This record gives sequence, C-alpha cells and structure tokens, in this order.
Amino acid sequence: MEFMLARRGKRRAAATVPDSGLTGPVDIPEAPSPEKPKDLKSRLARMRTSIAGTVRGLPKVARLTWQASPALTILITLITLLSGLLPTVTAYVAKLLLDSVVAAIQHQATTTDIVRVAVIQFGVLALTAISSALTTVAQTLLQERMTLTVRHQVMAHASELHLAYFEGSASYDVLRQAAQEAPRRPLSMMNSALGLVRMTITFSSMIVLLVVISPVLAVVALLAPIPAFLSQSKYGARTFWQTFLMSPIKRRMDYLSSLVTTDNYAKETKLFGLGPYFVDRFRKLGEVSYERQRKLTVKSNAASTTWGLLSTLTGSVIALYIALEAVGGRLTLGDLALYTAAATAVQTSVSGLFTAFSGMYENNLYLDTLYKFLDTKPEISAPAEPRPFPSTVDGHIEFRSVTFTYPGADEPALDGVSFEIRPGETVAVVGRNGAGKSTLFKLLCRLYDPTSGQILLDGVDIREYDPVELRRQISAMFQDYVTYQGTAAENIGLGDLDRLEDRPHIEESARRAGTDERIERLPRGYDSPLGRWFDQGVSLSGGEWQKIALARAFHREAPLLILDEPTSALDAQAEHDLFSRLRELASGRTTLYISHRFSTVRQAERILLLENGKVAEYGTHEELMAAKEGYAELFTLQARAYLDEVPAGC
Ligand SMILES: Nc1ncnc2c1ncn2[C@@H]1O[C@H](COP(=O)(O)OP(=O)(O)OP(=O)(O)O)[C@@H](O)[C@H]1O
Repeated sequence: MEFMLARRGKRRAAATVPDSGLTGPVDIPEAPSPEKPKDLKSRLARMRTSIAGTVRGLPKVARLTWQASPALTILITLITLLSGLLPTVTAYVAKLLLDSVVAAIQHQATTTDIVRVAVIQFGVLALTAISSALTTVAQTLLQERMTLTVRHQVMAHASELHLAYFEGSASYDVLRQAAQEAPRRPLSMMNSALGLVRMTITFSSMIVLLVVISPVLAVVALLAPIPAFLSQSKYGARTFWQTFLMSPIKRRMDYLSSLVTTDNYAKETKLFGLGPYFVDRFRKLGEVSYERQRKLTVKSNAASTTWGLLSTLTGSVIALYIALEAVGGRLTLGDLALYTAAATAVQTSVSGLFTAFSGMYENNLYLDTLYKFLDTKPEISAPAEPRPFPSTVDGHIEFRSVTFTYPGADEPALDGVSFEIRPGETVAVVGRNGAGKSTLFKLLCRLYDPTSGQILLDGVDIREYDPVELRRQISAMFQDYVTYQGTAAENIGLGDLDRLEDRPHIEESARRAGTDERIERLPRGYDSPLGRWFDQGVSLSGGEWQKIALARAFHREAPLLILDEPTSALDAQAEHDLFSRLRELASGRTTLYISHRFSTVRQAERILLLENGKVAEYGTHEELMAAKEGYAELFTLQARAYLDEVPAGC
C-alpha cells in the first residue's frame, strides 16, 4: 500500500489532465517504471512485500465470506481442495490406461484390467464434471450473498457517518469506491485465493508424480515456466498501474458522457450548444486511453508469448527425451503420456498461480478501501450516557461564541457567533451569499460540531444529547431538499417515520404547505408517483416540489422548525400565503428561517444579520431599521427596487 501511495503522489505530480477533463490537454501519464526493480533480488523483495500485504488481507475476506454464508464457504473450500487434486489423478489414470493397453497388447494384462482402469477413469472424469458444476453453483450463490452482505454493511455504515464525510471530496471518493467496487471484490479475492490453493495442490502433486518417474524431469518441469512467469509478472504489474492511472480518465469520460445523456443536463447543454464539444472531448480522451491500452496489450502479449515459447521448447525437448527413453524401454508409454500431461499442468498452474496472485493483489487494493471505509468512526455520535430529553422541549436556543471552520478550509465559516432565541420565537437569518447562514443551521442540527464554543438547547449543550434524539426535535427543510422518487404521500410521510402512512396527517401537512390542491388534482391524488423514474410519474415544477418538501418538514411536529430559504422557488402569492400561515404553523415552536426576501424577513419577531460568519446585527425589524446600518441598507436597497416600479399615486 505504501508503494501505491508513493505512486499516487507521483501520479498527481505527473498528471497533465486537469481535474475536470472539460478543458486542457488530453494526455495520460505513462505507467511508472523508474522505481521498477531491475535485479532479481529487489524483484523478489518487492514480491515478498506484496505477498505479505495480500496475505494479511485474507483473514478479513474469509470472515466476510463466512458471514455471507458458512455453508457455501465450506462447500467451495472442499471443492477447491478436491479439484486441485483431480488433474493429477486424471493424468495418472490416463497413464494407467495406456500402460494396461500396452501390457494387454504384449499379453501381460487382460481386457478386464483395461475395463477396470476405464471405469476408474470414468469416475474421475464424472467427479471433475460434478465438482466444476458445484463450483459454478457455489460461486454464483456466494457472489449474490456476498454482494448483499457487503452492500448492506456499506449502507448501514454510511447511514451512521457524519456529514463531513460526505462533503469532503477525498472521503466521498472512498465512499463511492466502497459502494460501487467493493461488493464484488471479496468473492473475487476469495476465488483468487482458492484458485491459488487449487493451483498449488495441482502443482505439488504433479511434481510429486514427476519425481517418481524422474527427479531430473521434475526439476526441468519446474524451471521451464520461469521465463514466462517473470515476463508475466513484469507486465501484470504494469497492467495494474496502467488501469490505475487510467481510472481518473475513465471517470472523466463517464462524466462527459453523463453530461450529454442525463435529463438534468440536457436543457443547458442544448442551449449552450455544448453537446458536440463534450462528445469531442470524450472521443479524444477515449482515443488516448485506447492507444495506451493497445500498446500495453500488444507488448505484454508479445513478450509473454516469446518467453512462453522458450518454455514450450524446453518442454518439447524433454518430451522428445522421454519418447526416446520409452523407445529404449527405460520408460513406459504411460510415463510419456503422464509427463506430457504433467508438464502442461505444471506450466498452466504456474501461470495460474501468478494470475491468482495478481488478482488477489489487485482485489486487495480495492478491499483496503472498503476496510478503510468500514473502519471510519462516525465523528458525531451519542455520548456514553446521553442526557434524556424532557417530555416537553421549550425550544430555547443559545449560541455561545460559536466558531466553526469546515475541515480543510482556511477561514472559519462562523466566527464567534453568540445569540439567543427565546422559546417559541420566530427568527429570520439574513446575510449575503456565503455569510454562514446554512452553516449555522447545520450546527444546530448537529450535522457538524463547532470548532469552539457551545450551542445550548434549553440550557444544555446539544453534545450532551443523543444526536438522533436531538434531530427528532427538529423539523427542517434545507435549500437542497430531496425530491424522492415516490408517491406524493410517501414524499410527505417520510418527514416522520412514525407517521409514514398516516394519511389524514399527510393531508394536513400538505394543506399547511399549500400543496393540497395541487396533489388532489394529480391523476391518482396522494398516490400519484412523482418524478421521472416511474412510467406514469408526474413531473412537478420547481416550486411545486418545494411545497412538497415543505409539507414533509411540517409533517414532523417538532418543537424546533428550521427552514433554509423555504420560498426560493415559490411564486409571490404562494410565498405570501405561506408566511401568512407561518404564525399558525410556528405557534408553540421556535422557528428559524433563512430568506433573501425582506418582505418575508420583516415578518419575523427578530432578525439576525450575519456578515462574514459574524453576527453583525440582531433585533426586531424596527430596531434594525432605526439603527440604519447593514440591515436597514439591504432592506432599503430591496424596497427601493420595488418602489421604483410602483406607479405614482399608488
Ligand atoms: N461543505 C463545505 N466545505 C467547506 N466549505 C464550505 C462547505 N459548505 C459551505 N462552505 C463555505 O462556508 C461558507 C458559508 O457557507 P454557507 O453555506 O453557510 O453560506 P450561506 O450564508 O448559507 O450562503 P447562501 O446565501 O449562498 O446560501 C462559504 O464560504 C462556503 O464556501
């Protein structure tokens, strides 16, 4: 892995393709070779390191396979052991058959002897066929179970992880890889490992057989495949790095492809005439990657075939030697057949051993990502003894010198923020883009913890509560709300799992959000599927979706109501209606909302103005207007823009 990281660093330095791939040269760095060990000693040393790393990965994979299905794991292990021996037994029985035929011709054996060997041969062949069928069945079933197990583990773990993990690009990459690549890797690793065991058994038993015939032959058979093995190992590693280096390019190609084939992007790509440009970029990247792949494939195959021919030549010379020995009567015809079969088997198993090992090595790299992901501890979790919530939560919120810097960011998004919201009060949060408004909400929901300072709910630091319980006390709608591909009722019901199918409450929530009439007009009312995933799914407008998301927030009757730009997509009438209802909706709850429209902001009991992550002003509309500072300026700016349009006399 260290080796890999070193390479990664190099790749970053060498990469000439800009991260997005949308512009810039289309070039792929060469597969690295300067660190390639030149001599046999260092080659072996590197092999030892990779073998050790790979072998260390095995117990975890075995555990995963066992978790997926103990019965199938036992079955596949037994079959592997058996099928490792079968080629040797088959070759030996073929020798016996040939020897008994020759003996019968020379009148030293009877037809019965031949029939006996033929029956044994049938048994061995039948066993081979059965074990191969059983392997297929066990592998297919195990693959299914394994995929389910790993996907389940990844999903369960992802649902526990803190938001920062999803918002950081490096960690998100790990998550994507764990979710997409990992499910098929453990079985692949297990198969490679079992393949390794099978090949080793075949290989060793064949060597034992050969030693019995002639120890010299055994040594030669052992040495003959080495040139091919070395050449394969050289190109195998190079192929891995090539694939590794090309993966970012492949990702960029996928991205370019999605830009032209995904509905969400279609409007804009058409409007800006970007389609042909993206297609052309895709083609260029594709050509470079194909060319690189072609060179490597041709080179590696040419080399391994050349070295392979050397092994074949050695094999043939020895076969000739055995044939002459057989003619001289020093070896039997069966020995000749056995040697030929054994030499081929040894050769196949040596290259099989390599393939299995390089498969394990590669799979292990992917699995490392899976384990890394599964080993990540959620940064925000319940304390050992979480403080229970009282039966009624008042909703008294206090920020005490809260400073927060996003992981990896240079500047704090919130800087020494202090303010207090009385129970049941409605507060509007305003400020320019990037002032820290949404961040404030994320901290209140404990999606992040402050870098310093404290957030208190009813006088208690929110870190003392179980975060899951804390979030139960909050109804929230974020700017980037989710549009669930489900029915209208499900879209709303998901706001409170305890009331997922409570139709009267869902309808009431829809009414509160002002979307009840629209839903009733849908072809199947609340049971109408929304979104494009469904054949008959209804495509809603942006504002209509926003009202559904609002209804989902209202569905949860929590003491805190948090709305991040709840009316950004609503028409003027809908916005007015919502805010006229907000008093009713907010009654008995502490409510915070972010808005850029000052007509709605002034309706709040108090207004919090954030500037560059700091509280600039906090007070009632009247107080802030009287102060004639930031808020008053922004308000007047917006009001003037409207008033200028108002005809005189109105
Ligand atoms: N996940 C994140 N990682 C790093 N920085 C972030 C992240 N989210 C926001 N920021 C940064 O934190 C600052 C505050 O962002 P925030 O989303 O809170 O602003 P906002 O006031 O809600 O803006 P807007 O009005 O545009 O929604 C911004 O400078 C932004 O770039």
